[in-house]
Amino acid sequence: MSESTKRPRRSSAPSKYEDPSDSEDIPFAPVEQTPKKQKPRNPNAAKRGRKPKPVYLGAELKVAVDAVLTASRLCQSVFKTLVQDESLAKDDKSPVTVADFGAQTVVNALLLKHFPEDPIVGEEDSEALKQNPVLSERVLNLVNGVVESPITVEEIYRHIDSGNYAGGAQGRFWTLDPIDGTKGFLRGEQYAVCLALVVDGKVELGVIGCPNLPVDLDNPDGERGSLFIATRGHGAFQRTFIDEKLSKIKTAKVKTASETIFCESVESGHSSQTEAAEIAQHLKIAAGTGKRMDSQCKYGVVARGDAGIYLRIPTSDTYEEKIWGHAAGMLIVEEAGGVVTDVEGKPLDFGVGRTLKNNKGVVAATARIHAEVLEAAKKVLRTKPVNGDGQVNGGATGTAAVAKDVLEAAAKEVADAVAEQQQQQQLEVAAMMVEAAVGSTTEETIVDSVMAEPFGAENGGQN
Ligand SMILES: Nc1ncnc2c1ncn2[C@@H]1O[C@H](COP(=O)(O)O)[C@@H](OP(=O)(O)O)[C@H]1O
Ligand SMILES: [Mg+2]
Repeated sequence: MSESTKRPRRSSAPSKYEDPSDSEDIPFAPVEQTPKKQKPRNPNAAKRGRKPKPVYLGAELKVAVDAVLTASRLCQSVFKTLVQDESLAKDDKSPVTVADFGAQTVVNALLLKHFPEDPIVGEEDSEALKQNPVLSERVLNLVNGVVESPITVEEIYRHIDSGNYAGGAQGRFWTLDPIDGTKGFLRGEQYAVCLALVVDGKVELGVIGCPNLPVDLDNPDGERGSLFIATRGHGAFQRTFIDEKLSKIKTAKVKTASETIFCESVESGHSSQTEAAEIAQHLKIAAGTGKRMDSQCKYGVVARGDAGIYLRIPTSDTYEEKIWGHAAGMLIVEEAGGVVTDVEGKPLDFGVGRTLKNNKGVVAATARIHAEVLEAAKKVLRTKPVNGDGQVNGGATGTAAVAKDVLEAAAKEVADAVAEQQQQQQLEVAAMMVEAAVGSTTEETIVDSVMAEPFGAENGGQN
């Protein structure tokens, strides 16, 4: 890529693994830009045998892209055959599926192979999986379907648990969300495989694979599978899952927030939709134009200008965002010309451990309108001071707003649980009927046959 002089150069901590010969085959250059006038090349330069400049973090980039694409494809294949009971509930009640475990295994295995000294801060651990031999076997088959040489179930646990690094401000480490937006994945909607490299507390490289995100949002029925890539100081790019050609991306060209739309979480328990609507109203953004979308796909759509703003408004004073949920996305938006802070205007701090404990929520926007958006967010949230019960925004309107979000989230959880229970009852009845008719059968056989088709396909489904 062109070595722009305006952008900051590489971080002070150089890559130990940078290998120009390795990285030369990465076509990391904007290929769809309008060609700029260039000085005629000195024909003698090639004769003098000048080597092309090495791509910044070229070796890391190559491995990261490969890892994210492999994991994304594994998730796609799981979705097509996911059967009931292939997800578990974590301690915080959030779901984790065989695809989360499989994706973390393949990414960590690739990172350990190429960069054995780099620690990893990954979302999942193997504790719950170890208690479930059936799911372990499924993850084993999935992983062995995509890796070069077969591995054992013990190695799977070891690879998953290599993501247990504590993070911090010194040295370099990777951070991985094997599936960001697991709820979106289960619904057949948006989710993302997100990988970033952090050096001395700063994000230097980010790659996000969004298997269900249309390459062009204006053509929602067109090709799906968008990959976003950025390295610090070298711009942000998009490519498809199939075509390696990179297109440089830029945030929306808008002068005021009223000219654009915002995006937010589908889950009202993850971000206050009520307060985001109030902020949008302050900004004179047309009501009802907000895009709800799971995962760091939101950073991708802001980076490529489909939306001008991403709002993540805390619903609780105690929740700490995870570094793997924002590192790659933040860099991609910044490199595309955006600004990312928390709701108080502080930069996101990736050097304090596994969580963003110094930050609250996220405000990401095109650079030109970020200050305006932040001002509106502060105005709305200032009227809702923090109270002592762990909930933010406990002012007169704030209590009602947050209570509404929390109630909505709780109602959704109950509806999901009821649907799951109904399905289980139907399966039991079906099993009894089949047993009566043909002698004997097992519930699993019914589950397998019922769930062989991708559920959620009516929602847009998977490629
Ligand atoms: N109370 C809460 N507030 C904010 N984020 C939350 C949350 N509970 C869970 N999350 C995070 O929200 C992520 C999904 O974000 P989004 O709503 O934008 O799709 C989850 O990632 P996982 O799906 O990796 O668990 C999880 O990390
Ligand atoms: Mg996740």
